[in-house]
Amino acid sequence: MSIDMGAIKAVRKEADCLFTKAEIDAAIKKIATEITNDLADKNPIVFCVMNGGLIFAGQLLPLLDFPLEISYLHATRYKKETTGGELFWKAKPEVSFIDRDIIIIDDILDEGNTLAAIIQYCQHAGANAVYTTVLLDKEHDRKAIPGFSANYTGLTCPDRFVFGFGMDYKGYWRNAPGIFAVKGL
Ligand SMILES: O=P(O)(O)OC[C@H]1O[C@H](OP(=O)(O)OP(=O)(O)O)[C@H](O)[C@@H]1O
Ligand SMILES: Nc1nc2[nH]cnc2c(=O)[nH]1
Repeated sequence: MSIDMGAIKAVRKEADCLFTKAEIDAAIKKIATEITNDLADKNPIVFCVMNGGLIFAGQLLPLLDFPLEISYLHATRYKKETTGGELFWKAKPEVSFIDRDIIIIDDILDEGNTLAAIIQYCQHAGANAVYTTVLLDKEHDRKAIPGFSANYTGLTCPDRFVFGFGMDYKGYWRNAPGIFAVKGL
């Protein structure tokens, strides 16, 4: 399938900026302070949820100046679409969870199916405790579990399809230096 790069560029040009890089940086600093206050003595394993969590994790982790281990997992529900489907594990974690405290880093909590499934996976694998942090929580009443939220949330956004700072539009614009909403979505 050929990609219409003109359309991809137009999406970036026409998008509404919801959060600037400065606003995102401030939100990440706040999360880092909260996590440090709460979890610095827990010797956690910190998992980046690929691909979306990559940029947030890359900015958050150097602000967590305490002993921790880093790993990743890859679960996807959206592939290159703008609506979610079945959760598909592209890479399950290979480290032992037994009696460990786990921190999951992801970019966005939308309906919450992805994060809920990851938490359940960690608990079944023997984790002592599972903590979650997301850069963005989308406001709507379609959460998989009513009232579900991450332990540490950076920003909340309206019910629109967003990209940038790790989040993609059809596989593109994860690198966009802010959080943007697609025009009309
Ligand atoms: O709360 P939910 O409705 O479950 O959606 C949130 C998930 O959707 C995105 O992942 P996606 O499946 O697009 O994979 P990606 O990280 O590779 O973009 C995002 O990174 C979250 O993991
Ligand atoms: N890129 C992106 N991924 C998502 N996954 C769930 N919601 C979204 C969204 O609004 N944007």
